[in-house]
Amino acid sequence: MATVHKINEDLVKERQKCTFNVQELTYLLDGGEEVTKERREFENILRNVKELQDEVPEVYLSHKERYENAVRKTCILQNVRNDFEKKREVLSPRNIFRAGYAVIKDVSPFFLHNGMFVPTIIGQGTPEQQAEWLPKAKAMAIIGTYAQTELGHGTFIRGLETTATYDAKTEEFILNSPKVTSYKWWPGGLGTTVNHCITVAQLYINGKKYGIHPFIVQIRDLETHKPLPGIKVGEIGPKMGFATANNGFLGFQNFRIPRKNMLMKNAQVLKDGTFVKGMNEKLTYGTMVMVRVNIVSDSAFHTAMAATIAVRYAAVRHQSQLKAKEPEVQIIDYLTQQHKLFIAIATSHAFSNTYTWLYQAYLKVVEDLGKQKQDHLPELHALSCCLKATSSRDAGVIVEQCRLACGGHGYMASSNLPIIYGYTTAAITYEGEHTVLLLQTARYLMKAWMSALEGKVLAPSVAYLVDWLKSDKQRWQNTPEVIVKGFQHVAAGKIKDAFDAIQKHVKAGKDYEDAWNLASVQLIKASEAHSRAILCDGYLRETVRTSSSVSPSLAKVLNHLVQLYIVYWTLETAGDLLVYSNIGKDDIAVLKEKYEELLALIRPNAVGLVDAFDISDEILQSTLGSYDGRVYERLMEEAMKSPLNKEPVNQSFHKYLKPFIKKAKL
Ligand SMILES: CCCCCCCCCCCCCCCCC/C=C/C(=O)SCCNC(=O)CCNC(=O)[C@H](O)C(C)(C)COP(=O)(O)OP(=O)(O)OC[C@H]1O[C@@H](n2cnc3c(N)ncnc32)[C@H](O)[C@@H]1OP(=O)(O)O
Ligand SMILES: Cc1cc2nc3c(=O)[nH]c(=O)nc-3n(C[C@H](O)[C@H](O)[C@H](O)COP(=O)(O)OP(=O)(O)OC[C@H]3O[C@@H](n4cnc5c(N)ncnc54)[C@H](O)[C@@H]3O)c2cc1C
Repeated sequence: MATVHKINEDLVKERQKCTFNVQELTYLLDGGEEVTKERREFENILRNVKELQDEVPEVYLSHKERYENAVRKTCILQNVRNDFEKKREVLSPRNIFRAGYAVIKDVSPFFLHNGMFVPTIIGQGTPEQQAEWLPKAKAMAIIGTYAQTELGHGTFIRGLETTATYDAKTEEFILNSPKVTSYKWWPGGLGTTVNHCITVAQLYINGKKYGIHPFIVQIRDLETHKPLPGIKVGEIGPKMGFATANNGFLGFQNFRIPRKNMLMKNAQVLKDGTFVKGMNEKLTYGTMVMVRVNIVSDSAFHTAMAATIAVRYAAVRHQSQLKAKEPEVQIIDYLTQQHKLFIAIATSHAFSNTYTWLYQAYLKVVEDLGKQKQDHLPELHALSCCLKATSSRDAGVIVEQCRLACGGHGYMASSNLPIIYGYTTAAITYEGEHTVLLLQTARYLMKAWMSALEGKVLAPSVAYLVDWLKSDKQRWQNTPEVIVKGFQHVAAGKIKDAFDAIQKHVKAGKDYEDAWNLASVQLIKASEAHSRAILCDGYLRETVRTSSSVSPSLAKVLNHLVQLYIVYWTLETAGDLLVYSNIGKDDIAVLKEKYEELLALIRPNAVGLVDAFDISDEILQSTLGSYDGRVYERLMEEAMKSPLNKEPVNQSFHKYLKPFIKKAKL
């Protein structure tokens, strides 16, 4: 039987101070009591699977052993999930992703299967294609990934070099990788795990190029797992993080696949080689839109993990005296520490709230597309790009801030903060590089600005441009609603400046594309300001909406958090607000005080707030952040697992050190 340890006294006291019902907040964050119960039940089952407990911490395994262990455990996880779903309902995708962290310390080699392979079959396949591949993929009789990026191109996907040439005689596509730069590079699980992949390739029919399209390709034998003839596949080697994601490379040499393997929900190739254009060629990029939306949720979760670790640690850790002769204080009582940590909690809430409405907007566009309507697609694309970019970037900054807030111990692998950072920082690059996505949104914003100038009706997310043009800046008040308007004014002002800069360069004789490049620093700043306005506006709206349906004590805390988020960003971007809104220097002084008041109001609830994220110790994997707060004991226990502590004298002493010392003495 597992030993039950006493909970750290500081944490006990912190939990007693909490002014709201933690469970109520957990239900709210999960999306309902039922979802929480399902999640807890599943996590509890996993907790009791003996084979999932690591005898040796993963960090001490070799690259190969670590991967093999990850495959072993993911297979067990999948079996447990199948059994669970046979008896009960199908687990929600968010719950299954979350439980995955309890099993795989890093990133699962099957990550892309559920994250992109299955969704692409759903989003890009015809009903017949879905009927053929979905049941097998969902049951994991076939395992796949999403192979788009190549050595030569990741961002500019129109420049991909893998070719799929149609042969009408045999009704097949012939896949080729003509150059080293055309090799697929990066897809998760591709290295040695998957047997199928979605390959994005340039379509050629009778010598004519028809752009990039997705093809479902079997790359390994289902029995032997050997690469099929014409396939060159392998793993790309160690990275900054993603140690067990098994990212791979892939090349094709005259590799044939049947015509039906081109995913044809959008464009089609008929038997005779006739190409039928889809409603909109950008629908081929649909999986990326979906994943970008999901990354906002992932960013919320990683921020919550880091906040949980750092807040609990800050409650347990005592260091230095505030006043002479008094005991050393809990580091959470330093205002600078609260400044580092409470924004982490609020940011996670901001992203969760944003994900809630963004996901609904995504579902609405999918529904519309089913009816051949695509009016809201450009707005969704622009939103998903800037919100993915901002949420992943903020999450990276916050996780690092939480690590720093844990001092030296935050640098220990056993704190789990390094792995969480490796993950969040990767998300800034994958699924559309940060700057590139901000520029996609800027493209939309320039068009929106033009439409606003022409007096047209704008989509809801940019409607503030019309208001800004119509009215002069409204009188400043230090209320969340007016501050959000202030962020919209900053965005509108920066959008106008970027637009004017482009016009100026064009007037000076530059091509539009060169003018765009010359204005691109201003364009990304405009996009960032737009993101912040959207995040603050959405977070405030959602909080107001939910506040009426929760208990008054919880509503109060949610209100403190959203205010903290808005005031934090006001102070961070005070320079911009001074330039573009009616805020005055005196208002900034008032808001600085307000910020300090909010830190004080949140302080007694800090531990309760991170407890409400309800991230189990198995998922947190952190010596610093466990529920019981046994920080020092756990650090020591983990250190004792080091293989270097298994013998009193390491062999290197006899082999190298002893002769070296002897020589040095002479
Ligand atoms: C169901 C609930 C689930 C909950 C789960 C919760 C948590 C789970 C989290 C799970 C997360 C899973 C993560 C898994 C992924 C991890 C691994 C990573 C994988 C990858 O990285 S895959 C590869 C991704 N690659 C990219 O993102 C490439 C980036 N490049 C591009 O997207 C494009 O090339 C481009 C956008 C930069 C430019 O394209 P292009 O040159 O063709 O286009 P233009 O710039 O010329 O624009 C032309 C017009 O098209 C519009 N456009 C562009 N893209 C889209 C789009 N996607 N949709 C709609 N419209 C689009 C432009 O806006 C232009 O329009 P305009 O009107 O002409 O201005
Ligand atoms: C951990 C991880 C997992 C991944 N998993 C997958 C996967 O499963 N499947 C898959 O297909 N891919 C995957 N990728 C690849 C990923 O999608 C690409 O790396 C990403 O889209 C960026 O493309 P790139 O590497 O070509 O960067 P580049 O485009 O070469 O970027 C380099 C620099 O150039 C700048 N730049 C490029 N174009 C422009 C422009 N138009 N304007 C201004 N600046 C520009 C960028 O801002 C950046 O600073 C993964 C990547 C990582 C890191």
